[in-house]
Amino acid sequence: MTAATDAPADPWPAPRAAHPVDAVVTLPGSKSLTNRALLLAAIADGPSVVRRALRSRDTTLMAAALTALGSTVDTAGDDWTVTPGAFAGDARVDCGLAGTVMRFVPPVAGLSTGTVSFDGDPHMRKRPIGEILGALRTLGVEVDGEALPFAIRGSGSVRGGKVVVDASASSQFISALLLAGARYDEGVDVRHDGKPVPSLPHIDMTVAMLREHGVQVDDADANRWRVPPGAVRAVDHVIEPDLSNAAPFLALAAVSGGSVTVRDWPRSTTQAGDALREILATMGCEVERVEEGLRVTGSGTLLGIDVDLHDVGELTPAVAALCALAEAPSHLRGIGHIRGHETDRIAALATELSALGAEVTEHADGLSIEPAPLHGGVFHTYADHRMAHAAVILGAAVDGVLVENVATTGKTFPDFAGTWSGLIGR
Ligand SMILES: O=C(O)C1=C[C@@H](OP(=O)(O)O)[C@@H](O)[C@H](O)C1
Ligand SMILES: C=C(OP(=O)(O)O)C(=O)O
Repeated sequence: MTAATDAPADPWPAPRAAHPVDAVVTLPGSKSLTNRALLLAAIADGPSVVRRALRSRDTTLMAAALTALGSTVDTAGDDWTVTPGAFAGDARVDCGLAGTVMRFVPPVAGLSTGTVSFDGDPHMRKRPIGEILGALRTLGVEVDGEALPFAIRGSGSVRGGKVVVDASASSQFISALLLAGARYDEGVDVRHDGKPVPSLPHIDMTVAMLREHGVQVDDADANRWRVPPGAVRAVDHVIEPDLSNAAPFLALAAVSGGSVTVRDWPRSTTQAGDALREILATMGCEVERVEEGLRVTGSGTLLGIDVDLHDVGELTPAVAALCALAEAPSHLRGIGHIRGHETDRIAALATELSALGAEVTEHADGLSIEPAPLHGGVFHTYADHRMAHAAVILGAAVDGVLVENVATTGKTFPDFAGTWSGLIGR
């Protein structure tokens, strides 16, 4: 296995699974759970511990942002201790390419007494944020700018109250306002007005975690969420494995005709990645809960799939790679919003899958993929961790796939390339 300190080659020859892969894997923690837990800990009424925190680019950026605001985040071990501190003084926040940092931190930065400046990677400046900045202005926060880079001029408190947002581009707009809302003088009353909100499981995750912190959330009406003002109780969290990052590993069982078990798959979860159970079963895999976790066994045949991924758009790159290897046509629908993810994922997948021989039709809000013989070549990843996941799945099944910038997987998975090679046994 590659040592964690060795940088993988670029482009990286994706290991080919010459035989069925039979493995049990332990995955790092969930990005979405870790970054919510860190943020809630930083605005809570006392210190708390985030156990089995994910250590990756997105989560260390969140820890750095909260530290810059005034919290103390001890990231030394696997369990991270967060001690809230007064949000005071000017600060700079690097969002990298982390949607959770760019969307979740500004609403709490409004509670600071300083000016908090935000910037990030070149592509981050293109990801949608205007709705949150507009909402914050409505709620009484002074904001400079309309997109990254922007600054929040905190006054030490936020009035809060009613606000209408169009969250059709990202569920994170809603989550962001809810996470901070209890700390606003009037709480928040957020209404969505627009095309359907994507990634609803992620809003459910936000609501569930807020309730664990003793925050009341009224989500009884569709497209409306109300959080009254109140304390955020300090609570320790144990972070579940990242089920979205399970996608390439479970896909490996499907493409190699082997069997892969992901350890500690939760019995119940708000993670969107749990939908992989149904998706992979529909594509012909055997999916079963076993004592160690979740086991997926490939049948040697991959069926095509017609599926709406609106709720679980982040699974698209891995699913699209499987579709390119399937024996019948597939249609992936309801995912126009993923054009605003780490890259325009619909365009990127259409380009890169086609470059390897796939028959792909790009739609405004989806992809159609027909069976076609694939060949090797360089798969560009556009600094998108999940494009790299798509590339390695293809590379497991097709000779000569080279993954450009596989290190981009570090956004949510430390040493992904080493773990992947170790599993295939190169
Ligand atoms: O709140 C979260 O943790 C996330 C919400 C989703 O974002 P979108 O609603 O923008 O798709 C998801 O795709 C992203 O990976 C993580
Ligand atoms: C969309 C994603 O990330 P982000 O949290 O940066 O929006 C993702 O991880 O697929």
